[in-house]
This record gives sequence, C-alpha cells and structure tokens, in this order.
Amino acid sequence: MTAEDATKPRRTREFQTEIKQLLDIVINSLYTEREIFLRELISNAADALEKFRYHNLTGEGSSAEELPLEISIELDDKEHTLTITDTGIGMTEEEVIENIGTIAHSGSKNFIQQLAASDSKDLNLIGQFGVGFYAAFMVAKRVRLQTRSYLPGAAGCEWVSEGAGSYDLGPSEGLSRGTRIILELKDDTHEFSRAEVIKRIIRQYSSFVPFPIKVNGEQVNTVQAIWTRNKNEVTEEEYNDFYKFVANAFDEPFYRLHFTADAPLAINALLFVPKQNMERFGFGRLEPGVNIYSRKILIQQHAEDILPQWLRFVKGVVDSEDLPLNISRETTQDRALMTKLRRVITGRFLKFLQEQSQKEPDKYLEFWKTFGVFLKEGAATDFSHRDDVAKLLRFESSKSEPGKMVSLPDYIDRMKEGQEEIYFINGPTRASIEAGPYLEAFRAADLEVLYTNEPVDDFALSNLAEFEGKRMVSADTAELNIPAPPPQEGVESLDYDQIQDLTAWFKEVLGARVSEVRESTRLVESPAIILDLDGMMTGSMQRFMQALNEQMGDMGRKVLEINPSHALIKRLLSLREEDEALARIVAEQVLDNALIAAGLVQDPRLMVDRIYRIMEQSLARKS
Ligand SMILES: Nc1ncnc2c1ncn2[C@@H]1O[C@H](COP(=O)(O)OP(=O)(O)OP(=O)(O)O)[C@@H](O)[C@H]1O
Repeated sequence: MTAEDATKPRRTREFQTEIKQLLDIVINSLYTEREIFLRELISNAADALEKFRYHNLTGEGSSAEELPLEISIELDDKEHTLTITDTGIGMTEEEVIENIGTIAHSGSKNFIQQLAASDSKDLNLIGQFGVGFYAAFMVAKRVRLQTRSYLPGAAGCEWVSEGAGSYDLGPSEGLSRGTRIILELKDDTHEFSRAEVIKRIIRQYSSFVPFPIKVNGEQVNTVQAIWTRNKNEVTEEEYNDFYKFVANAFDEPFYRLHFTADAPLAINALLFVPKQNMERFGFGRLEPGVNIYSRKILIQQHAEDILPQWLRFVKGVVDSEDLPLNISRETTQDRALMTKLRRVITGRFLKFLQEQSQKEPDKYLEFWKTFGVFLKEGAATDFSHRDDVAKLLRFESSKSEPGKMVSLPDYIDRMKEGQEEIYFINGPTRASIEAGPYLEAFRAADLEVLYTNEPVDDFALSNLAEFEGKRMVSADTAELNIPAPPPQEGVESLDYDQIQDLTAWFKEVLGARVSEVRESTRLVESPAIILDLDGMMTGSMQRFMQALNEQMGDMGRKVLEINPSHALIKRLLSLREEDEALARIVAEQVLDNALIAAGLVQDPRLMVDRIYRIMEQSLARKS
C-alpha cells in the first residue's frame, strides 16, 4: 500500500476456511500451554528483524530511519493488554492479506483438516506445525496488528480481528517501520499482562533470540549464538533450550552434534536429531530444518541446500564465515561453495551416526527405527555418500535373533569363505519369510540372508548394487550362484525325461500366467517357488508397483520352479493319466500357493472354488 492509500476506508474480509478451522482449534482446544503464544509472536518478530537486517546488509531496499533492531513488549496490567513491537521488515497491506489470512501450503492445509476432524489435539504436533501468529488468539479476545513495510514510501496499515471468522483492514499511521501487535487479553488470561510472568516465559522459550527483547524497557534475554562457543562451555540445559528454540520443539533432542572445523571451510555447526519423525504423523514432507548463518547473521532459514533432501529431519544451525551474505543459487561460485559445505556437513553427520552406532548400539537402533526410512532414501538416491550411508543400514537376518539387527559390515564379517554376494529377501514379517520357500537353499548352505520388510528396503539395496565389492542379490532372483541343497536321503527324484515332460505340461496348463516352468535345484521342503527372471525387480518391488497401479495386472516375468523330489510334484506325473482335470486344478493351485509365498497374489477369491474342488476330491477318496 502506498501513502495515497492511507485514506482507504476500513474493510471487513473473511478468513480462508482452513484459517477458520485453525482458529477454532486454537481458541477452543488449546488451553494447557497457552503461554506458547508469546514464543510464536517473538519468533515472528525475530524473523522479521533477521529479514530486515539481511536486506539492509545486502543493500536491498532501505528504511529512512535508523531504528534499533529489537523487540519490545509493553504490558498494561490495568487495561490488560500486551503489546509486542518489532522494528523488522514489516508488511505491506497486500502482504498482510496474503500472510495473515490464508494458508498456501497444501500439507499444512491437510494437517489442519485432519486435526479439526480428530478428537485429540496433540499440542506437541501443533507446536511442530506452528500455529504461528494465530496463537495470539489463545489468550486474546481481540488482536490488533499494525505494520509498515521497510520499503520506501510504504504506508502503514492495521488488521483487527476477534478470531471469529473475519478481520478488518484499514490504514494506520504511527509506526515508521516494523510490526506492532496489541493483544486485548481474555478475562482468564490477565496474568499475561504481568511483567514477571512474561519475563519467565521469555527466559524459558526465547533466550536464544538474537535480538534484545525488552519488557517495559528492560532487556530480558541474553543474546547469544551458542554454536560459536566452545563445547565445554555450553551446558546441557543450554543445548536443550537452544534445540527447543531452533526446532520449535517441546521435548529434548535424541542426538546432538556440535562441531567446529577450519578446513576446507570454517564451520561452526550445531545439529540435532529430534525424538519423533513428523512425516510419520501424516504431515507430508518435512521442510528442511537447518538454518545457515555467516558470522552469526542468519542468511537462510530452513536452507534447502545445506544437507541432502534425505536428511531433512535434521534440525539446527550451520555457521560459516566463508559464505557471503547474499549467497545465491544463481552464481556458479556460490553453488560450488554450497556443494562443498554440504559435502563436509553431511560427511561429518554421517560419521557422527556411525560413531553413535558403535558407542551405543541400542540407542542407535531406536534412532534407526524412527529415522531409518530416511537413510534408506539416501541409500537409494544419493550416490555421493553411498558407502557411508550403507554402513548405517540395519536389517534383521537369518542369523540375527528376532528383534535384533545387523549391519552390512557385520554381514561381511560373517560371510563364508568364497561368498561373493550379499543376500536379502523381502517379506512382511520375519515369521512369514522363514515359513516361505526362499530360505531353503540358503539354510542348507548355511548362508546368511538379510530380511527386508518394506518395498523401500529393496529399492535401497538394489540401488546400492554392492557394498565393499560384494553384489547385493535378492534371494528370489532366478539366477543364483549358491550350492544346491544335497539330495535328501531315501527320497527319490524324478528323472530327466520325467522332469522335461512335467515342466512342459505345467507350462501348457498355466499358459501366460508364467514365463517359464523349470526344475528347481534350490528347494528342500516346498513343492514350488516363484522367481523373477529379469533380475530387475524383486518380488517386493513387483508387489509395490502392482499396488500403485492395479490396472496394470501382473508385472515382471515369473519363473515357476518345481521341486522334482517333492511327493506332490511326483504324484502329479501319474495323476495326469488318472484324472487330468484334477491334475490341472492342482497345478494351478501349486502356482497360486507359490505366488502367495511370494506375496504376489492379486485376487485370492479366484482360488476359492478351486480349493473346494480339491478338498471335495480328496475327501471323496477317503470315504
Ligand atoms: N512481526 C512480523 N513482521 C513481519 N511479518 C510477519 C510478522 N509476523 C508474521 N509475519 C508474516 O506472516 C506470516 C505468517 O505468520 P505465521 O506466524 O502464521 O506463520 P510462519 O511464521 O510463516 O510459520 P511458523 O510460525 O509456523 O514458523 C509470516 O511468514 C510472515 O511473513
């Protein structure tokens, strides 16, 4: 808004639907920790100050007046008001409409819709999401926001609302730059106009705000950037408080890494891993959580490039004096600098995780259960840190106790003489993997097999392709280089001609449902097994793709291998002569059972009739 607009009359506008829902939650459901409203408003004020300082330092835009960069809070214990003023970047009227009245981000919209529909309003989740400015309505019956943008010639405006569905907007003089928010406190929140209460809250939540915060003229916080201090001088409490500040958290961090480097870049970094993986709670994709500073001046909040995407759960700050304030993705030089910084920080962080996994393996497993999915994403997508990430992966295996996990280096240490491959097999649970046919040959040869449970596991391991020179091989690949189990004593097998005859017959019966039927050299107890012949997609990847696209029908090539020593298979040879119709039904069911064991059955209902018929025949023979 420009100066001429100052004569604009006041207008009333409706809030966007999601804002109404959000306000309803804020006003009606959040009473337990109402004091967080102050943290939210101070955090916005600090952001506005950081933005102004940044623009000022980089010479973009200017403000006519030299104002101290600070946040002041004035309390009126008689009128029961709290006024918070910052000399930050301010907003134009358009920006007010855009920022305070709409939520653009679709993930946040979804979250609010879900939250509005759920019974429990988990404060921790809302805290992570950040109700932001609207938290003011937890304590205020009416909120007035006056603001003037730092842009030359910008006019001031005022936004007023009682949080009930609409707000008024009109011109306002008074401020020369920045934002003032006046809270008219509710009858039951008068305590927030008392200085000692407000000072306590500031000390608790906002001690690390890098601008002075004054209450009735007296500075309350000690401005400090603890990441630049020596590790030995920072207390546990300071670290935890700082984490709460930087991660918008209410609890303590799970891991903390504070490190300093001089070469190849000067770096002070303080990184945290939270206790919870917020993506699990249906928040959608996490925003990056690390801020970049240069000599304690914020240059990018939630920086995209400082860590790879798959480390987006990490929170904290990275300060490097080698970075220019106006760092830009557009210039090659800056991009190269960021790449270098990212490589160093990522490498250091992965080394830290590796150390933790050795120092406190149980704690690391807890981390793995919460955040392992991100590391798998890294293993599947990030070539530059592949080996370091690979070391951090954990899986159960045929040689681990249930619930215990092994790493790839553990696996390699235990490998048999001459073993050149690392084997893995996917299944929904340990029990289902162990009951299936895939392990039989591995058991017989005493080879360890890693158990994977999610499709992402197989994508990660397949994309890794190898670890320390050993190829990753899914145990359901058709071409397997492992010794065949020795023949079982006293068990006859079909001869060569019989096998040829039977496999050809199977193929004729099953038609296009399989690409090949052949003799198996890897089965002991099971009559048949499904393998993939193209070697590209493991069974779990096929399952995943099928689930994504139901219309696609069967995917991937399927090889049915039959066990020529198994009584059922052997009996089929003669049954064909005696009762061709029954033999065909049994053959179909052998395939379906193998598909069930592979987790690849699309419609089990088709089997029902066939199973009844087999049961009927078998009972008829008994009677
Ligand atoms: N004191 C202020 N000065 C300037 N702009 C502000 C101020 N307070 C809020 N804003 C603007 O309003 C926007 C919305 O604020 P709000 O607190 O709702 O969300 P946020 O700060 O973006 O997110 P969050 O609080 O979750 O970090 C901010 O992004 C900012 O652009």
